[in-house]
Amino acid sequence: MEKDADGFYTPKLEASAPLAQDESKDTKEVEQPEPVPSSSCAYSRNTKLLNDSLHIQVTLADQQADPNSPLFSAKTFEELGLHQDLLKGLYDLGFSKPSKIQERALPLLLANPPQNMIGQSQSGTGKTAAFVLTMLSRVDFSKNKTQALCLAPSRELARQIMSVVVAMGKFTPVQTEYAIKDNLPKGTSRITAHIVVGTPGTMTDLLRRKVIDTSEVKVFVLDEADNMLDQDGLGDQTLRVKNLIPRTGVQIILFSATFPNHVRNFASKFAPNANKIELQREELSVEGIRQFYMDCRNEEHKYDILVSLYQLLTIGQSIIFCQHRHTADRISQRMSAEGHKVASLHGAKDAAERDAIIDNFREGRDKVLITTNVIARGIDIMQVNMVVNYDLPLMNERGNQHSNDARPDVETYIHRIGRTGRFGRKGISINFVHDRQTWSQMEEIEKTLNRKIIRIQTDDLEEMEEVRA
Ligand SMILES: Nc1ncnc2c1ncn2[C@@H]1O[C@H](COP(=O)(O)OP(=O)(O)OP(=O)(O)O)[C@@H](O)[C@H]1O
Repeated sequence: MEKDADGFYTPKLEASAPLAQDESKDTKEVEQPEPVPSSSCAYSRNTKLLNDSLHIQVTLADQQADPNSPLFSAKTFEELGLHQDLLKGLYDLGFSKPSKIQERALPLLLANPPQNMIGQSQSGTGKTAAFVLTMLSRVDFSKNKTQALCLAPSRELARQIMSVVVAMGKFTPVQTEYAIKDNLPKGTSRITAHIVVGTPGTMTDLLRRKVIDTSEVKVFVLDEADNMLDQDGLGDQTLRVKNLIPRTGVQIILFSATFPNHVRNFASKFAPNANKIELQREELSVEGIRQFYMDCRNEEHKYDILVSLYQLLTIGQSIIFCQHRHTADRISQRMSAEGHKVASLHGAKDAAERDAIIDNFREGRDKVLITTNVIARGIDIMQVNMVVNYDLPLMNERGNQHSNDARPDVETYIHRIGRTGRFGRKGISINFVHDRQTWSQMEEIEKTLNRKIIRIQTDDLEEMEEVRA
């Protein structure tokens, strides 16, 4: 079988595959409904997720589908027909009602015959539960065969997704396995777990060596799908995984807070005839995250300002993003030497060390994490109430900050600041700018997102404390 220009094997076959639907699309602008009063503390605290007047554009692959059907938008988890064991898992986690993306996506994800999905919703709005519930609902627990694969861009995110699978599946007999580096015992020759979660390199390796039998795989999820499909990123590896699983009968589910134009077409081809839930670009940044900047004099001044912010950084938890690993190491070493307790995490550390660092931070033992884009996406730690862009994110990871054509990476900016303000909570983000170029990069971010980034004085800690309050 020939691969086409994008590396796909069977576009024609896919058109007649069980998951294929009518080619014609029916696009509906859906005004979000009023919230249903809830007695649950966990949920009523977060009614803003239902309240705000975002327009989510839902595009149905099947024009015959009736958007007025009660299943088109489920107000309760019970309405979705979820198995009792999954409902128990949800309640055990304190989830009493679906969030907006869950109420829109789950009816489409759980419908039969299964249909592909490309789903977009802001950071921290509950996309994980949508695809985890789909995987858990589609697995036949009586078969000891792998039936769902889920890929994420980092081991940290894969581990977090797995913790959601295990928690939501607590009352089911689900068996799970990781496909992440240095995790499987040496010599493992067979994986039969129902759900395998991992990163694309290790997953490819396990599939190629036939450690995972794919014959019964019926769900394939990409979290942070735009990143997973980006040709400058993990696109090739992800495509290799797709080419190693059955070509028909697999429900392909792509989720992210961002889908930049240059990956949208590829995504539509990767998940043909998908139902789509999309946001406008101006709606991407979460209201609850207040965005600030500090005008630093130069690189060295950035460091001084960071140190002077330490008190503030440790009220709650903070993540400091740098463009390069060596910057993260350098500032964490300097701060540690000066008596501040900070941790640093990036992709050059070995697997066990990375796991220990993120676990310490997740459990609140460390309050300040200095890192790179490796954890810009997906990481969900409720106590993070401040994000600092020590360096603004730039288009090319290897991009030289001082080159004249370095463009800001707006998508990564959205994901980075989205590590705070999760599920209706409040958070703040602070960008450090220190010269004309970083200033204009920040301006471009402002313009793209149509959101004002407000200045705070670098020498006024009182003002900072007010901002934080
Ligand atoms: N229905 C719900 N009720 C209560 N809490 C929920 C519900 N859905 C999700 N949450 C909580 O909201 C938080 C954010 O969810 P999640 O990590 O899935 O967001 P996300 O949309 O995937 O974000 P990102 O784009 O940053 O990956 C999690 O802590 C999750 O437990």
